This record gives sequence, C-alpha cells and structure tokens, in this order.
Amino acid sequence: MAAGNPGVEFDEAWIQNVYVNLSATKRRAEVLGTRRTVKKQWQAAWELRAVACIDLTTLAGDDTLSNVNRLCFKAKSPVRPDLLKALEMDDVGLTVGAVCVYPNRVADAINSLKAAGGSHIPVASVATGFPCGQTPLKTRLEEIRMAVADGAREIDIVINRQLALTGDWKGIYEEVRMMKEACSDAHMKTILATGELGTLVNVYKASLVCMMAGADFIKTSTGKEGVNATLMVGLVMVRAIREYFERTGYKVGFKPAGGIRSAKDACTWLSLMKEELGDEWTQPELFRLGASTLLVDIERQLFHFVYGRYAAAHEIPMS
Ligand SMILES: O=C[C@H](O)COP(=O)(O)O
Repeated sequence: MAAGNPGVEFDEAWIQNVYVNLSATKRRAEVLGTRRTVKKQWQAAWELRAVACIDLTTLAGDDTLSNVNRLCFKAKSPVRPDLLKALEMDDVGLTVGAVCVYPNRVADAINSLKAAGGSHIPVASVATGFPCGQTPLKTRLEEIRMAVADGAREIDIVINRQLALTGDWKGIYEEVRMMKEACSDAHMKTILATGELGTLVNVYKASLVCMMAGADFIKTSTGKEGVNATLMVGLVMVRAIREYFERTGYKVGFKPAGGIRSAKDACTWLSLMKEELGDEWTQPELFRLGASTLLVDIERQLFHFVYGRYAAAHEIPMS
C-alpha cells in the first residue's frame, strides 16, 4: 500500500478554479480505448501485473462464509500453478492486491486468508453506508471503526453525493476528514460514485477535496451505479492526482472499479496509468482494479498465450 497521504487544509479557491477540457479529454479517452497492438509476451506480462493490482471483490447480499472463503483462496493463488510455471513466475508468490468485502464479512475474510496461507494479503472493507451513503454520519463513522476492529487494513468509503451535487465541498472535506480519523492506521480509499456526480468538473473537484481530506486512494465507483468506471472519468481523476502531487508532494493512488471484466480493459487502464502518471502508478501500492470477475478472463488469456506458444513449438495446429 502507498506510504499514505496525510491531507492538507481545505482550499476553496483551488476547488473553484478547476477547469476540465471536455473535448480534449474525450479525444484522449477515445485513443486510449481503441489503439495498440501489444506483443503477446508483453501482453502476458501486463496481465500478470493487472492480477497483482486486483482488489478481488464480492459485494453481494448473498455473500456467506463459503463464497468469501473461495474468494480468499483464489486471492492467494490467483493464477493456475502450471500457467505460472510456464511463464516462469512460479517462485514470485503472485497474489491479488487485496480482498474486498462488506464489513460483516471482514472477520470471515481474515480467517479464510489465514487458512489459505495469505494473511499478508490485506482485507479491504467497504463502509459508510456503501453503496449509497444514505445513513447518519455517526453510523457511517462507526461502521469504519468496526471494520478496522475486525482487521480490515483498507477501508473503501463512499462520499456524500448530496453534498457534492449542492456544491458543499467544505462539507465533504469535513466528513471525509472524520472518516480518515476513524480509519486510524487503515488506508482510506474514497469512492466518488462518479456516475452520480453529474459533470466531469464535479468529478475533478470531488477528487481534489477527497485528497485534501487525506484519501490514500480515490476510486471511481461502487460498481452499483448505472455508469461505473469509464476512461473519461479515469483521465479526469488521474489528472487531479497529478495536480495534487505537483502541489503537495503527496502521492495518491487510483482505483477504477465497476464493470471491468476483460483482460484487455485491465491493460487499457494500466497503460492509462503509465502514460499519465508513470510506472510507479502501475504498482499495487498506487493502483488497484476493483473487480469481481476480471480474473476469469485474465486467466483465460494467459492460458491461450501459454498454449499458443506450446502449440507453435510442437507444430500443433491451433484450429
Ligand atoms: O469495487 C468493486 C466493484 O464493486 C466490483 O464491480 P464488478 O462486480 O462490476 O466487477
């Protein structure tokens, strides 16, 4: 995880001067989404990097000990051992970045990871009335404290969209600041729920306010909004991260989440990070992909790559 962002004083003038060039952002997002042919072995390397950055997630009403248990064993061994051997990655100890669950499942996840030999993998808990945040502040803060007490090392909070939509940025700052305090030593990811913020300018402002309040990561979505992680929103958020870093010297991580299901999508997000912020922001300390099913496609693509190489070496027809 990142070294952490202590946050800075609220700066209203900074927020009010935010400018987003919509057409340039749109053009850039289109290019990112369409171009690139990557050599197959580079693609496999990027896919493995993506695995290390996944917050392997289950956030469903029917979550139980048994599906959390399965998720945790997968988190410890995310890729089949024979594939890792073929890719000469079998001695690396590859795991996902974290396991992400509801507060009530944190203790289950901690115990399951222990049983799987993966206690070093952090458990991230959503909190603060996820996904809508429509509960009293006192309850939202208490939820954080309970998840931390149960062993969560990362807390994914949701911001108060009502305050964002009425332009009460100071109000958001104050709430997120209290949430940061409630997180104690746990790292705080702030979910903006960008699909409900109305404009990209609001997305940029919300990103800045959360970072000022001490967010260690800013995260696009809960996965439950109508529109979740889009490249347009991602670009706006990573540019806010860059501006915050240039002005304060603090590095804040980024987590796109919701609807990221293919290896190709994961690689597009990684190249966005590399091109906009540099290689450091393609590592799990500063980059996570919030996803429940992405791993399935990555494993499938790695299998095709390994089998394709084997077939070529042994002159086995692929069709
Ligand atoms: O934070 C993670 C998201 O809730 C996961 O969304 P997903 O199920 O669309 O991958």
